[in-house]
Amino acid sequence: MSNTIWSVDEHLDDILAAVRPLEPIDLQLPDAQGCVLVEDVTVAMALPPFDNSSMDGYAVRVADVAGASEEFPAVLTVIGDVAAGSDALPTVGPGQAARIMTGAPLPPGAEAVVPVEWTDGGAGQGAATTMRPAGDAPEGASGQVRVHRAADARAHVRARGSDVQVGDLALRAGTVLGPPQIGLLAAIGRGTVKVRPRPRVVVLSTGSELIQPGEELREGQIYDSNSFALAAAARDAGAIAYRVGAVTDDAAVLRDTIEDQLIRADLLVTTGGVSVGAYDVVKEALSFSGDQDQPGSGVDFRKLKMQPGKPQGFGSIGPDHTPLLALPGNPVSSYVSFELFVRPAIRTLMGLDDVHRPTVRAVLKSGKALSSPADRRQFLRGRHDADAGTVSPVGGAGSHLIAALALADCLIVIPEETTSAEPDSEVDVILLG
Ligand SMILES: Nc1nc2c(c(=O)[nH]1)N[C@H]1C(S)=C(S)[C@@H](COP(=O)(O)OP(=O)(O)OC[C@H]3O[C@@H](n4cnc5c(N)ncnc54)[C@H](O)[C@@H]3O)O[C@H]1N2
Ligand code: MOO
Repeated sequence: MSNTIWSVDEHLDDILAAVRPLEPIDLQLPDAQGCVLVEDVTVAMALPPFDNSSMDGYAVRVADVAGASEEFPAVLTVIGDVAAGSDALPTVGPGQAARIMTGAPLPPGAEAVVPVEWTDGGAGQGAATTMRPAGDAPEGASGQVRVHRAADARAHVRARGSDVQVGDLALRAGTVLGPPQIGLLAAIGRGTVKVRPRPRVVVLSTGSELIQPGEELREGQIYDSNSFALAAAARDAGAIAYRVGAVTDDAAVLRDTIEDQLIRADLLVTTGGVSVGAYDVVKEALSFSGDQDQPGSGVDFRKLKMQPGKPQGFGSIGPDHTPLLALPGNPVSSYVSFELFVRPAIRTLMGLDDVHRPTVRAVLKSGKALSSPADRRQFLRGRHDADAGTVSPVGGAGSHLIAALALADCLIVIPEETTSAEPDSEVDVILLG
């Protein structure tokens, strides 16, 4: 690690300059959720594909129901049922009606649909409120129906192409596929789409003191929480996350483990082992991992003007130059580092435009001034009140305070030049969503 101290922005710029969006692939629709579309999708079929009824009722000819009223109903002969999905359609002639269901194709000859509530439903009594089920009352598909109201041409008919027409642009390249977009693709019959895939992110924690939750702790041991938090954060950012449980503080074991993981990684994230201790093996294992013939490969370890999160590593590893971010081990440091550096990297790999968390200004509500180290950008945990436009600190600045982090919904940013943030002053707040 050199003695140069880098700014948060320089480090982030270096990361984002090195990370490229993943190559697009064809994915099945359910797997494409949250991904960025890389093709313009044009519509190969009209929606709706055919004229169809928007109501359960009777398909009629306009002239047959002209002037109809409850007192003087139009009496029509029911020639059959048209259910959604029907393909053999009866032709509706003068004086005839076909019973029709919502979504069913408008049969030839018919010009409008009258809802069942405008008729006697074929029962010969007053206005119907519902159709009788075809199974219980098959006679409903025949006999007579009394229509109590007139209908204009095309009433309750959803026209072919009234949603989209053949050749229309359904979705533009660059669209992020959320549920409605997935729905549209399915509606126009697309089973697969070309998108940038979710990055596969392997999260490794390091430290001989770490035990998996659920197991028994011995003296001096703690539970590995970082790999769980970071894998969850990676998933939350849009990645497919693989969590590798704690690797012991042995540089050779760590190198082997990382090399084994390369096969399934678009991005590697380690936590712990990056400071100046005698057992800080990530640095030891990765500092000299660059291929001499490959410019830009290898992992660079730096100190940043940042608290928490001062020691950081970034570079690439393996034959495919897989990007690797080495985060510090303190739980809050690793999480804050993830938010600032790994999340934007994941979102860049996904090809998203918007890679950063939203930042807002808020008035600091605190019983006392908050002290912050000189020449460090400090990220304190806070709770943001959007209605009041205020933010309050949660817990102290210590990078081991996991419980306070779990209560926070934002990070309060105290700039490098500020050593004391006064109550009621305005601060930047990163919303964690
Ligand atoms: N002499 C110095 N000591 C330290 C410096 C320094 O500049 N000079 N920097 C401090 C800062 S700042 C940080 S941050 C930490 C970073 O240390 P490492 O990245 O080497 O992390 P470790 O030493 O492995 O662990 C630190 C701390 O976090 C706990 N930890 C680690 N991994 C996990 C995990 N997966 N789950 C839960 N907790 C974890 C670990 O037990 C330690 O308590 O270095 C400072 N020291
Ligand atoms: O700068 Mo280290 O990340 O607290 O605590």
